[in-house]
Order: sequence, then C-alpha cells, then structure tokens
Amino acid sequence: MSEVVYITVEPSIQLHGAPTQPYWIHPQLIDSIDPVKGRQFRVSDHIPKGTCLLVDRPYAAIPVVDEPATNENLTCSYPACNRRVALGTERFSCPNACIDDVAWCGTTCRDLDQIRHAFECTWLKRYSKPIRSKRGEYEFGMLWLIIRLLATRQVEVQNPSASNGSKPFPPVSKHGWDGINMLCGSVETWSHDRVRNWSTLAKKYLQNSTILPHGLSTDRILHLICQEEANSFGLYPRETGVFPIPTPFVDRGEQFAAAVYPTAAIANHSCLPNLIHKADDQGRMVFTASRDINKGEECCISYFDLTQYTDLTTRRQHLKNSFRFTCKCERCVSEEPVEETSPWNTIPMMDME
Ligand SMILES: C[S@@+](CC[C@H](N)C(=O)[O-])C[C@H]1O[C@@H](n2cnc3c(N)ncnc32)[C@H](O)[C@@H]1O
Repeated sequence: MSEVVYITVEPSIQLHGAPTQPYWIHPQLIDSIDPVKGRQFRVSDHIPKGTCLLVDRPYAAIPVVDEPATNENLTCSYPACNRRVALGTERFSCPNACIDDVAWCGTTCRDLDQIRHAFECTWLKRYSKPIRSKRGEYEFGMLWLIIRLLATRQVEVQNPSASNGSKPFPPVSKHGWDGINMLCGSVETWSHDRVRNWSTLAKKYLQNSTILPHGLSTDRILHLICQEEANSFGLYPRETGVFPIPTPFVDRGEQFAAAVYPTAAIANHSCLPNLIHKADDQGRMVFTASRDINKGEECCISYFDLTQYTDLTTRRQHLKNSFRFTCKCERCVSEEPVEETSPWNTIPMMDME
C-alpha cells in the first residue's frame, strides 16, 4: 500500500486576474455540445497556465464533518457566506436546535438565512436522526443536499431578484434553478438497484408535504437525486487534478463539504486534466488552467483524486462505479492495450465457389 504524505501546499501556480465577484467566467471559456460527452467547456483562444477560468457559486452545499459541534471544518450555513466557522470563534446554532451541523458564523448570517433555513429546519429535526441511524451518513448527506437544493429554489421563487444576481451562461447553461434543470443524469443513467433505493428514499422522506412544501412530483424528485449524484462536487482542503502527480505525492485531504454548482458541472472529466479545481474560502468552485491550453481545446477537470487511482483499470472502474461512464479521455485511450490481431483476419477471404 502506498503511503499518503499529508503536507499543506500553496497553489502551485499563480492566479492571473483572480476575480472578486461571486460568479465569474473567463470571456474565452465557451461551452458547446460533444456528441458523446454532452455539454463541455472549450477555450476560444490560447490560455496561459495559471489563468483563472471559472468561479462558480454553489446552488446548494452541505457540510460533511464528523462530530460537528467540535469540528473545525464546519461551514457557515448561510449560502452567501459559506466560510468555515472555526473553533474558538463564536458559533451560532439553530434556535430550534435542529442539528449540530447547522451553524452560522454570526447573527447577521443567521438572520439573513432565516427563510432558507426555515425550509429545512423541521425536516432536519424530524428525520436526521432516523435517517442517519438507519441509512448512514452518505444517504443522509444526499437527502440533505436535495433539501438544500429545494430550499434555494424556494428562496428564488419567493425573491427572484435576490437569488443569484449572476448572468446566465449561454447557450447550453443557465443559472439558478434553470441551471439545475439542465444538469445531466436521469433514471436511465443509474443502475436499477440504485434507482429503486432512491425511489424508496424519495417516497419516504422527500414527498411534498407541509413539512417539505416544494410542489414537485416524486418522479421529479427522483430525477433530481439522479442529477445530484451525477453532478455534485466534494470539497477538499487541497486542489484536485494536479498532474503529473508530484513526488512525494500530496492527496487532496479529507472532504469537508459537498455542493452542486450549475455551471462548474458542465466540465467533463479527464485523467489528464488541463484544469485544477478547488473551492475557495467561500465555497465557490474555482477552475484554474494547470498548463497552457490551446485555442479550441476542451477544458477538463479530474472527478477524482489522481493520486488514488493511477492505472487504467482502477481509474475506469472507479468512474464506472461512481459516475456510470467509461472514460474516453486521451490518457485512457492511449493506455488501452493494443488488441492482438490474428494474421487470419488480415487475409482477404477467397470466394470458394
Ligand atoms: C458532470 S457531467 C459533465 C457535463 C455533461 N457532459 C453534461 O452534458 O451536462 C458528467 C457526465 O458527462 C459525461 N462525461 C464526462 N467526462 C467524460 C469522459 N471522460 N468520457 C465520457 N463521458 C464523460 C458522462 O456522461 C458523465 O456522466
């Protein structure tokens, strides 16, 4: 077993023109449709290494931490803040004491987040314990992220002008709930067993009710789970996608949150990525060119930690299990074993008549 070396690294490359807006796209980053992969990012001009290409705000995010009351990686629940609520600083928890994972870094964030949190509060109080004990942390996190997607939508419906304030990204992406609707993933994407399990969860815990007044059908909620599972990002303390893998190698660290980003989700995967990605201190997903990118080239991230799955078989197996596609990136294709051709296949067949 290889040994993981934990050291903290500063971003290895300099950001050019790092943006300050909550949402930002480099003017040369364009989107198009690939016949096999669907939506994709390309660049319309040469991009130098180190250029920041995208900053996307999460539509919804959840913390993923053990022992939240004492964990220093807990993030502020107010989506526009999302900063870590470090231990030692004052934390403001829910007045209804829903769950310890919900906390704000100050009373301003807590007050501004009142309407959004009200949507999830009763559900969390009622279902978090039974789901966690019967189904485990993964399924609890998945359902909570769905609740937070629905909560943002609710806020958007109630106050359309305040919801995002960011320009849509034409032509194959939209922002806000419209952007969520465009995410790939459907019941056809996933295995029958997984869909059946999610269907049970959706019926049991996510139905439209007074506890959860979202107005969507159970089928639409099931579709949303399929989309969320195909598109959510884990948030880690260090970058994902640094390649070639440095020696001694540095993994990306322990996951502390999960989030859905409507625009960042357009990026396809490559095992030889030209983008590195990492959430900034406000949970915004930042894409940065890890090398010079040629005009017209596709821009890809890595969906997994490249230090963890290194050979062709384990990389493809991991992507198949987690995302249900066979990776056709240039690295995988170039590492495919050359099929032995029998000499008989190359001899033209004679007409024996
Ligand atoms: C997060 S989405 C990326 C955006 C997606 N192309 C779309 O149309 O919205 C992930 C999906 O894109 C496709 N995809 C991404 N990277 C791929 C790759 N290297 N090879 C084949 N398909 C890929 C797969 O269908 C995968 O389930």
